[in-house]
Amino acid sequence: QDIQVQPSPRQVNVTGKSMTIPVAFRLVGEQEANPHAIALLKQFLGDRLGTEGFPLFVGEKGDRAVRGAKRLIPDHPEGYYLSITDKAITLAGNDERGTYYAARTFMQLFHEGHLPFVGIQDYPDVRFRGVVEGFYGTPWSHEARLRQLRFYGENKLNTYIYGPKDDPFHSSPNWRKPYPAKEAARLAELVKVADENEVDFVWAIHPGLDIRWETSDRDSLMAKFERMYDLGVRSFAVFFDDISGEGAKADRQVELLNYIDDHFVQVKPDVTPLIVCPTEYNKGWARPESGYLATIGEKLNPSVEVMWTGDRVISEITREGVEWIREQIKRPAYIWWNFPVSDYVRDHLLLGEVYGNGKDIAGSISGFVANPMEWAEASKLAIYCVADYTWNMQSYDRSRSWHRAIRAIIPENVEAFTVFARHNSDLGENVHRFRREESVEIQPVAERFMKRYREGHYDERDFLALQDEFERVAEAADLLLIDRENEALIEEITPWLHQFKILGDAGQEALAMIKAGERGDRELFLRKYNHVKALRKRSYELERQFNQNPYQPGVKTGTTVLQPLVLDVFTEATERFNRQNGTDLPLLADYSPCKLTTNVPQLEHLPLQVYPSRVHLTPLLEVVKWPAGGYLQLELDDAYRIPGTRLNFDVKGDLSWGVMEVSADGETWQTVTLTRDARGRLNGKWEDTPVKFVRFTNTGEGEQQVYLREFYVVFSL
Ligand SMILES: CC(=O)N[C@@H]1[C@@H](O)[C@H](O)C(CO)=C[C@H]1N
Repeated sequence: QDIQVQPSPRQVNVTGKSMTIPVAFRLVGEQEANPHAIALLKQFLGDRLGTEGFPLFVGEKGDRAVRGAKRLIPDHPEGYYLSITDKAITLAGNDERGTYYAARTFMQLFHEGHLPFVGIQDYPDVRFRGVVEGFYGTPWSHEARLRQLRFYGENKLNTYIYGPKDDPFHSSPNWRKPYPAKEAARLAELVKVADENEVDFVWAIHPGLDIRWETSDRDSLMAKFERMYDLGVRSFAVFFDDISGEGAKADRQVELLNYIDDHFVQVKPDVTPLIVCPTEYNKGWARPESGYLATIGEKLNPSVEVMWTGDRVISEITREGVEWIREQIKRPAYIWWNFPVSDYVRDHLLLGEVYGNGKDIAGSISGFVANPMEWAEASKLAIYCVADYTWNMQSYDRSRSWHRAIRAIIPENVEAFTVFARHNSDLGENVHRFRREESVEIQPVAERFMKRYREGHYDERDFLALQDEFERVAEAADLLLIDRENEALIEEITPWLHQFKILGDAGQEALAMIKAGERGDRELFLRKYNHVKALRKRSYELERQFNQNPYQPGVKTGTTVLQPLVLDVFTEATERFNRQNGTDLPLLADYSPCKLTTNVPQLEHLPLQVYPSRVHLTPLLEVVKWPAGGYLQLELDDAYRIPGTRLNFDVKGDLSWGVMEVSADGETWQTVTLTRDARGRLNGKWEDTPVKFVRFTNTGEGEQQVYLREFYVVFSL
């Protein structure tokens, strides 16, 4: 049978034969082999283990138990040789982690009471593989992290970087302070569980927001690392991302990093290479004239790993891109891949396939860690695929990996979760313009159907296919809502499941409007029409109830194909009904009374959060470089008074370089007086005359670096 091992092994020789699983196994090599591998095998084999029984040889290259296999063990870090014959089983690692991985593979070969006779030689493409918990938003819970570490052990991921932006002891203001006892104990437990699963627990610090380049802060950072070392941490990182001002200076950063390397990492016997996330962490921000990357390349100790998110903040990783950065930093880059992170599209779940990264980059990078969603269990889909991709790039198959991931995560509801994940994978419009495929199978049917429906002659088979899909959507939502097998996952996605159920129902009812209209059954049409409007209203209410946050509040599902299809069908069917019956049934309100125009590059595609009397700009997580003369302008759909407007750039200095103005015609402008409140936010209003335009301009001489924390306008007739 075809050997199903995750991640896909490099070299597998099967004889086609197998044996029934021995009733007893005799472990040979226990004294010398990696104790975590032994513990894993003991736990897995349980009472099958005894002093008699089928021989199971376990050990690292050079251990007596596996000396016969010496030549067969791949000479690569974390490599292993595994063989099962009718005489014996051998699990031989090139190093301790390799033995552990051999045990993990062995456990996956048990299949329906049989063990296949097989010879496997395997090792990973990428040295450091795993996850960086590096997102903005609610950090993962302790339990979620424990589950993650065990998941990494199962999937041969060897790195977890702890760096949640909103942990005040990782970043400001408390990066200098030790963790309180309770958090410290939890971190110590995470380190222990990470060890058991052969995962390096990397503790990251994010000091750049307020670091002072003096020995006092250097000593504070060293002291904090010592405290983390006492908790068991043996891997460390320093993040300088998303900062501006003093903290962003390359030569200062390099001086500090080399000091840490020389006086901490290199002097302690068991600490892995230091990792840094630079301030210029993507090509879109790299400015050769700044000399930032050149400084890193030339002056940073070669033993320090340098992270990189690719050509842009959120981007696919290409061979060309990693070769470019390798030139700049004079070492292979350690990739920080910003997927499936969703902290800039918080109302979406990103459950789609992992694709778009080159399969030819293994030789040019030293590491590849994925930045996940704040939804830990839901992130496992992508993490599973990243494990497959980084272990064996050439054989990576995006669809096969994705389907296996679903089977691994929710084996009792594979079909339902597959339907759900298919329609919850794109991000929608977002400031980074990063998009993913969604509803791929049904999209051509939906497009063809709408086109022909509008032309007056759709194909009944398309109609039935769409109806079937919406039924599956509704069924999947209900099946998953009562799933008890992976409760942590269902708890995370429940708001989206409710939204998904509404979508399934609304799709079926909108299609039913078409049939009722064709049959001239006014009463039935009106029933279906009212039902869809009621479902729409329930959807809005759900948006206001769940997942409230200051960035992208609410719960979006099927936004790229299915939601637009429901709206299109409803609109077309209602317009026909109105024409045939001389009625004036209203359509669904789906307007956007506001338009953003700007010449600030980073704000060009900023989505707006539009409410009946307010419009919010989506806050940006990154530093915004606001050039002199840069402006941001909102154009309302009508002339309104402005009872309130607020902006918060989170800058320490005053805002004398900026001015806020309003206009009725876009020609003549009046300045709005802004007053700073206790929290540094600038508030204004304009109630004298109705206006259509509101804009903010950098009228100063130079570029300003700000955070777009908040910018909204309240308007009223
Ligand atoms: C290096 C890096 O990607 N830093 C941050 C990251 O923390 C954040 O999650 C995201 C994703 O929104 C992007 C960056 N601003």
